[in-house]
Amino acid sequence: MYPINLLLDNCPCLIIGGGNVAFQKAKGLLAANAVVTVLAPEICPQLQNLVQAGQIIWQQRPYTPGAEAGYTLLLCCAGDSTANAAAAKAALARGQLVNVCDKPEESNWTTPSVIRRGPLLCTISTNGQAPAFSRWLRLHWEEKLTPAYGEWIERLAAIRAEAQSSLTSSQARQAFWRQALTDDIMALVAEGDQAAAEALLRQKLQHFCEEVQHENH
Ligand SMILES: C[C@@]1(CC(=O)O)C2=NC(=C\c3[nH]c(c(CCC(=O)O)c3CC(=O)O)Cc3[nH]c(c(CC(=O)O)c3CCC(=O)O)/C=C3\N/C(=C\2)[C@@H](CCC(=O)O)[C@]3(C)CC(=O)O)/[C@H]1CCC(=O)O
Ligand SMILES: NC(=O)c1ccc[n+]([C@@H]2O[C@H](COP(=O)([O-])OP(=O)(O)OC[C@H]3O[C@@H](n4cnc5c(N)ncnc54)[C@H](O)[C@@H]3O)[C@@H](O)[C@H]2O)c1
Repeated sequence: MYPINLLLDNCPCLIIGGGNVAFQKAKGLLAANAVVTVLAPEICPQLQNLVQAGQIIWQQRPYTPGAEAGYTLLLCCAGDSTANAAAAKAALARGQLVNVCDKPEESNWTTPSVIRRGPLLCTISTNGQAPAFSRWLRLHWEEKLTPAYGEWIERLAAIRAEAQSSLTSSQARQAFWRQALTDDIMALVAEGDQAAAEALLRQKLQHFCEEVQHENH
């Protein structure tokens, strides 16, 4: 396995099958801003709600060869394993990204457990061997990863942009961040005082820049 973060904004993605497994996969793809089409003769009530809300497209028919053409990514979760296998084989031959929900060996990617906090994305996988443990680890880490991290990342990105203009070498920027982002700052974030954490970090940046300037003279 090799982890990558796919940027699927506006990419056409096809889910074959319309049961509960398909619904879980549709939610994950919508969270990544993909354009989701479900291909199945029947779909579950939760998917019907998404169709009515205009969030997904439904092609009301069984899989036929060629239906996979034009999609960036394919998820095969039909109740019919022959249809799943045929779609996967055809899509792999076209070089598409393919997952068969109960056949990792027929896929070129698998679905991890996911935790999102704004731009933060944490994923857990067991190479298909123990999904129940992926779920347990997700629940375990969800408690530790406070929702505040989403906003904190936005604040860090702004300070990072400032550090990029005030510290000219990448070595200096790396040295700054490695000594600046410390447990005391993260404790303030955990306590809910992001403003104090940000102020402390800015103070450290200012001192660091002064030291660098001093060394250069
Ligand atoms: C992470 C998660 C995300 C998601 O589903 O989106 C996910 N499975 C989850 C839960 C879960 N799945 C199953 C159980 C019952 C316990 C058990 O049977 O073991 C539980 C636990 C529960 O639900 O409590 C049954 C199951 N799962 C697979 C098979 C087929 C097989 O193993 O062959 C069967 C047997 C079906 C049957 O018996 O009919 C296969 C896969 N499941 C994967 C992902 C991929 C590998 C992930 C990894 O590497 O860990 C892969 C390969 C599919 C893929 O790549 O899409 C989600 C946790 C979400 C969360 O965080 O809460
Ligand atoms: N990955 C996992 O975590 C996991 C967990 C449980 C089950 N599964 C497997 O995933 C599959 C789907 O599970 P489910 O609970 O969503 O099933 P389900 O029975 O609720 O839904 C099956 C769906 O497939 C559609 N379908 C049937 N034949 C089709 C065809 N030829 N073309 C297109 N669509 C077709 C049906 O209309 C229905 O919408 C099953 O094979 C199941 O064994 C995987």
